Amino acid sequence: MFSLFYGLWKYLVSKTEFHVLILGIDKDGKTIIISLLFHYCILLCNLCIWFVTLLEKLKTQYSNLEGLPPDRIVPTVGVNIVRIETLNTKPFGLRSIWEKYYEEENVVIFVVDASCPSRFEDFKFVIEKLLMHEDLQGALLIILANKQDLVDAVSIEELVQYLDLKKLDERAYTFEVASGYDG
Ligand SMILES: Nc1nc2c(ncn2[C@@H]2O[C@H](COP(=O)(O)OP(=O)(O)OP(=O)(O)O)[C@@H](O)[C@H]2O)c(=O)[nH]1
Ligand SMILES: [Mg+2]
Repeated sequence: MFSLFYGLWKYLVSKTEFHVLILGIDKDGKTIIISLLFHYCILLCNLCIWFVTLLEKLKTQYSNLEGLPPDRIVPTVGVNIVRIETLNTKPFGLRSIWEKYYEEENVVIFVVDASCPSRFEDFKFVIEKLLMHEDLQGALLIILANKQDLVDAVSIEELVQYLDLKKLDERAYTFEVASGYDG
């Protein structure tokens, strides 16, 4: 009987944390993608959370009361909590601080500005280094070819050719297209 209640209690208080790290070189559209993901996560998480979030937003927008920030809206039981952390790493040299965040990641989303082939070499250099990192061996990798709304944006097939990432063969990965502008 004790183990039954203990199991139930554990189920009720358990949290599922899912770590997603979003990386890229500068001006790829990471911040816009994060805000989109945040929007969708909140919507998908749970209708109740969505409703509370909306109320908090309305509270902030239409009254003098400050609404709870979305990461402070805690569900009672059985839902995942979305916590978005952003890290601004402008100069090239600061990319080494990414490593601090590698350990816990389940998914790494690497955002690339698909409209700017002149920067693909830079991107390739960074992603190859990333792929070799031992802490990321188990993580699912998503390469997000962003800015598809621009006429210069290359397709996934072209990006794959440009990058020629041999190391990807042994990895769980997917290429996806995106546009931070049209969502
Ligand atoms: N056309 C277009 N522009 C985009 C898209 N995503 C981002 N941008 C623009 O690209 C610029 C950089 O976007 P951010 O989201 O700030 O990029 P970032 O990767 O966070 O940039 P840093 O923080 O400087 O590394 C901004 O001017 C955005 O408006 C997109 O999908 N399409
Ligand atoms: Mg940014």
